[in-house]
Amino acid sequence: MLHIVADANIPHAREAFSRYGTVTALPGREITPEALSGANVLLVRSVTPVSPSTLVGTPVRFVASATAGMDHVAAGPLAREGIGVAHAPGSNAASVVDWVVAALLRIAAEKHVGLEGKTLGVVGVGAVGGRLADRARALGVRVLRCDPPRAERGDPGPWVPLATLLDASDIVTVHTPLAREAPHATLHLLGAAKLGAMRDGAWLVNAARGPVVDGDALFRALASGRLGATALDVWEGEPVPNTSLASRVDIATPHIAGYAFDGKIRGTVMVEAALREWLSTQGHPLPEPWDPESALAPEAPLVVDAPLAPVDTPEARAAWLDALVRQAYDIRADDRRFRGAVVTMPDPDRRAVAFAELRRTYPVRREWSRYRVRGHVPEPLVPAVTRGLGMALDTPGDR
Ligand SMILES: NC(=O)c1ccc[n+]([C@@H]2O[C@H](COP(=O)([O-])OP(=O)(O)OC[C@H]3O[C@@H](n4cnc5c(N)ncnc54)[C@H](O)[C@@H]3O)[C@@H](O)[C@H]2O)c1
Ligand SMILES: O=C(O)[C@H](O)[C@H](O)COP(=O)(O)O
Repeated sequence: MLHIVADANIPHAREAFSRYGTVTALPGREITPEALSGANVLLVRSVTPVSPSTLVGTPVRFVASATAGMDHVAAGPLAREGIGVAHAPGSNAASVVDWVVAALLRIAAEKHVGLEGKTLGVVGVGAVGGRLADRARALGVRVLRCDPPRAERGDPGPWVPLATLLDASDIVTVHTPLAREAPHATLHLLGAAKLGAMRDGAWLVNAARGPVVDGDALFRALASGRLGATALDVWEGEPVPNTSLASRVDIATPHIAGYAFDGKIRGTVMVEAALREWLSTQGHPLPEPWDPESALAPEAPLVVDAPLAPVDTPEARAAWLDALVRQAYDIRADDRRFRGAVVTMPDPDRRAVAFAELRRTYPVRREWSRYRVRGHVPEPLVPAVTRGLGMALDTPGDR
């Protein structure tokens, strides 16, 4: 009989995994070596560091993280100890792209500017960055892509060096893993010099990992007024973000870019699939897999209404798209909750609790690809709505 310890923030973990053994759900930061004394399987999220030393003296033989990022799991050393390791690559990529597009449209609408014709520099072109590049092009944005590991592998370009991207981009967005070691270290990838190499007035987005951008250097760049706008979902020192930095950024959220419900459920499904694969190598009998459909079915059809507003200028079109997406996801509401509960909290311990609580109680948000747009979408905006936002249009018969 397996004993599975799972982060309580893995949705539907009990339903998905109790068919394989007993499940103990714990808050991620309470998964200590003592809590693992009887566990063979460990299912975590990003807040639980796992290495061979964490597992010394425990019977854990399989570790999976229901996340895209793996900087908290020492995958190589664990595998060398014969421990199965897995994660959920790409599970929440669509959710992060929705967050980035929501941030860009909100900033554009608040500044009364358009996005069309701007140059977006994407640093790290994997599951998130690749999708974002495609969707941004459909919004009329020019895209530059920087990904040295992919360029070195010979993946089809065009690729640009980071220096070129920083020099030529109106908006820079970071989607690399956090890697502390060469050959492609990303710790403080954007430090003072790189931030200084960005265009005056350029916008910066980080929904990857906090330490990929040097927070102190970013604070100084913002204080000097050099950058035009900043949107941050991730923070150095989580769960205790720097409040001085957070007060200066335009959009600030508590590491929830990947938290669309669909992406989190995909994480559960991918981890279950990995567990089944590992169990099959152990000759363990396999029950029927969990069916996520009933969890995923929305309570009511997911519909947004096409705004009745002019679309004759780039800024009007950005405002129109912003008014549309806010019906599905209001990024300002996440920003307000973060500022109200976390940024105003002077005591670091209570700030950490508030940060974790916002994440634990995150409201259900659905990926935009689940939405249908009701009403008339002006012809020039059809590619932006269908491919840029990923929403479906009403068929003419529905109108
Ligand atoms: N905020 C969130 O909720 C959230 C959600 C998902 C992922 N993430 C973070 O975003 C990261 C990216 O996610 P993903 O799913 O696209 O991962 P991915 O592995 O599919 O893509 C990462 C890409 O970055 C590239 N890369 C690595 N080092 C680089 C460097 N030095 N310069 C430029 N490119 C480099 C890789 O070659 C790869 O193509 C994850 O590792 C995770 O840390 C955050
Ligand atoms: O790497 C990821 O997948 C994301 O950063 C993920 O959304 C983090 O969420 P957490 O594991 O902290 O709940």
